[in-house]
Amino acid sequence: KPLPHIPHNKLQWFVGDIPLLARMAKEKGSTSYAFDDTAARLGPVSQVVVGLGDSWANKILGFGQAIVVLSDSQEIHDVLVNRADEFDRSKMISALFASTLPQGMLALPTKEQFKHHKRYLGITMSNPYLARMTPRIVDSMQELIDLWATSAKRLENNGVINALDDIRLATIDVIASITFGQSFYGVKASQEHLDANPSAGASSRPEIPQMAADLETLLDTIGDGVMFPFPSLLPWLTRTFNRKWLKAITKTHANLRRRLYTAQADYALEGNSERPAAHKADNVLEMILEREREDKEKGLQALSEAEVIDELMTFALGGSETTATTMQWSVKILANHPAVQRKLRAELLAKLPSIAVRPPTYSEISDEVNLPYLSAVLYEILRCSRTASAVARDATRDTVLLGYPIPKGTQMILPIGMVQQMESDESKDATDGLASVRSPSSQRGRKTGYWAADKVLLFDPERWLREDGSFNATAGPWLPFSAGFRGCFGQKLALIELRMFLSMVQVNFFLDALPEEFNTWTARETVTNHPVQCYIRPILWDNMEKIFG
Ligand code: HEM
Repeated sequence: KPLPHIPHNKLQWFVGDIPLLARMAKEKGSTSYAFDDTAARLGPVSQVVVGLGDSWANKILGFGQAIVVLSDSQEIHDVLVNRADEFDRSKMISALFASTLPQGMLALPTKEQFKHHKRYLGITMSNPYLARMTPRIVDSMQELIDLWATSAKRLENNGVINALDDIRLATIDVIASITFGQSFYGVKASQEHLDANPSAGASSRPEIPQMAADLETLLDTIGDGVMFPFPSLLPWLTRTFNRKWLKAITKTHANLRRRLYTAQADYALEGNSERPAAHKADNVLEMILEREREDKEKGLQALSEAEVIDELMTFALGGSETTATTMQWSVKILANHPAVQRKLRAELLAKLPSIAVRPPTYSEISDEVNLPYLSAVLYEILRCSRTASAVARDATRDTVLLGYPIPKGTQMILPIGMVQQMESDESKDATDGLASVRSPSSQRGRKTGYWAADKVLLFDPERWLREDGSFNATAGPWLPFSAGFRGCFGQKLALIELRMFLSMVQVNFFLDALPEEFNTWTARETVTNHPVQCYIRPILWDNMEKIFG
């Protein structure tokens, strides 16, 4: 049974839209396309009915639900930013993360505990803190560049390097370095492996470090739960029956606890007198310990050990896979756009000449005014790569969306990947026509322009540039990090990592076109929507000039 008044597909008895979800999973690698497909046909507010939907039988059996899809970017922004009290983080999302990090931000509803954690950790996304972390990002990126330079020398004619794990390990190294003050040295291990085996091929790598394999198991388990029909049972089912997950979480917890106890012991040994204030701490763990001391002195409540462990886990899981997925898409996309690579490199060398001799600093790399094309390329990669295809919210009370009644408890999907990739000026008249049914806060106006319909599906960084060449961040809908109080906590860190990655890769290498069989676009959606293949053919620019003149 669908929710009354809201457009829906022709439903199949007992299972509703499950066949559509299954077809999209099979054909496109993700059930999330069922929401995009429904929205594209039925308009800005529609619904996907899973199982028994909104029926009384479902209230007894608990098999399925009617999920409302909101696909108008202006209203999505309004729901996320201005109507957060009416639409909270979905219980389904909390259930996905509840077994692995029950007291981490990703799983917590927007109540006092969540706000306390966000205040506690907020310093880690401040400009001074990110500036101090930038050399750590640079170190890991440099290790990746060195690894690819060594591998490139071993490339045979038409040979390729499998970059999937290299990129994943680099992002895990970065996040470990920022969180604990020490990298996992996953990329360095690969370099040592190549150095020790001069006859090994360009893609030859040692076994993935155990910590990285365990993190992957945890992420896969979270991803496998998406669209599970009984989300509230997920944490219990995972803890009781998933042996692989149990092993991975036990080992990861032991590792995090060991790092926590070592940091606590070092901290106690060093004494308190000379300690830096929390905002000057050298890594997230040290910052937490420093905050703890300050809060205890003020008689405020510190985080418990379980809460600290879960937030360290939040950084490790939330901060690595998302960024790695975006980097993987970026090298694939750039290899298919040689002119973009040349223009990006030219901008970097002209506007940041020091980049030829040393990596950029935080203020240099984050300067959107000085580096408009880098910003445009990055925004366009994030627009096209659909790293997070959708976010979910639950209505906390009976309310109205674009004139449609939404009962309390309804789950809503906001397909951010689809709207930023597809909403064009063709829908402008229809969008303008919604003015009278928009919420009072939304009626204050649209925050972005529209994409031109004939180019909306293309990869085209120029769309982000004004006529005078300056960067325009509001040229069209763009929501890869979601928005509002529950939007991505790590957005600033992710953007710095990505800007550094793109710059360092592009200044060092030209990413050559790939043979067809290594240039496929199949994706698989777990927690993020990641490419199944990620190969590269990096050519050092010096060699490029020798080869192509
Ligand atoms: C390209 C990289 C990234 C993308 C595309 C991305 C995207 C997202 C999205 C779409 C959400 C959901 C927000 C919502 O429900 O409205 C989210 C949440 C979150 N992200 Fe990211 N993210 C990225 C990198 C990071 C990094 C580096 C961290 C580092 C700590 C991070 C930490 C988090 C956390 C803690 C949340 C939960 C926030 C909350 O519950 O309020 N993310 N991210």
